[in-house]
Amino acid sequence: MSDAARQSADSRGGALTLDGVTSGYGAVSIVKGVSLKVAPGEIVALLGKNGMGKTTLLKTILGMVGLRGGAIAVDGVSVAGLSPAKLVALGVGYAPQEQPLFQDLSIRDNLRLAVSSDRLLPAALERVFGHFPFLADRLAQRAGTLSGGEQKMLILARALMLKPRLLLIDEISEGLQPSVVDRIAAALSAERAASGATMLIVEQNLDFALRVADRWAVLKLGEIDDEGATSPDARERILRHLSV
Ligand SMILES: Nc1ncnc2c1ncn2[C@@H]1O[C@H](COP(=O)(O)OP(=O)(O)OP(=O)(O)O)[C@@H](O)[C@H]1O
Repeated sequence: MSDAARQSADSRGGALTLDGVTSGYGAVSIVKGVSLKVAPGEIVALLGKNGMGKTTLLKTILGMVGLRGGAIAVDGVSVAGLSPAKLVALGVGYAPQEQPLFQDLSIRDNLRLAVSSDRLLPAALERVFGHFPFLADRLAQRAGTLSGGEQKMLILARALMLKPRLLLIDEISEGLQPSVVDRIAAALSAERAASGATMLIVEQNLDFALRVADRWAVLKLGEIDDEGATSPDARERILRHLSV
């Protein structure tokens, strides 16, 4: 394979395959036999009411919650038991829901933590400034002094620093005003168009999910209750699941 071909193959999205995934905490299983495929370059929204196991499923893919049964593969390679460094090497990125920023560090230092060497920093910063230009003007500002919406954009920017081939995003739109949700939706669509990244996005905001995703799945009590394409009839069908 030529260098150019390899570079283009490397920049394509990774395929995520979940096969009968079961996981949980202590004596309790939370995720119960979930099977789901996300094709290279596809964006799938994982929906569901509070406490149904969406975050637990993402954390299981990342190895932060132990796999109790089933299999998880990225591009056919099992990720069970892989270290965070190996996951990063496979191109897996993560934008977590809970307190993921170092509040006392500057924007620059929060972003710098995403790269293994300062040599990679300028190009990675340029990439994310393309999505969120305000970050370029505020590099010295402490992350903790950013607004809620700006912090969410910084979280996503940090996950995008390494040009992930598979991006897992946990409720990025939570608590945000519509204009910020629009900016984040635009950034995800632009990233996918530019790099072909695959994305699994956990969401409560149905409008955002349907705008960004190609397909959706509803998780109910740890199982996939329904799934489909983001076709015009999807909204009503999903709302029926979320209201009962
Ligand atoms: N570390 C933990 N120890 C024990 N139980 C946990 C732990 N983390 C989550 N749980 C429980 O697992 C269940 C599923 O939680 P999870 O965060 O995966 O749901 P979710 O669908 O992402 O919900 P939300 O939309 O509210 O974020 C909940 O009952 C939660 O209390």
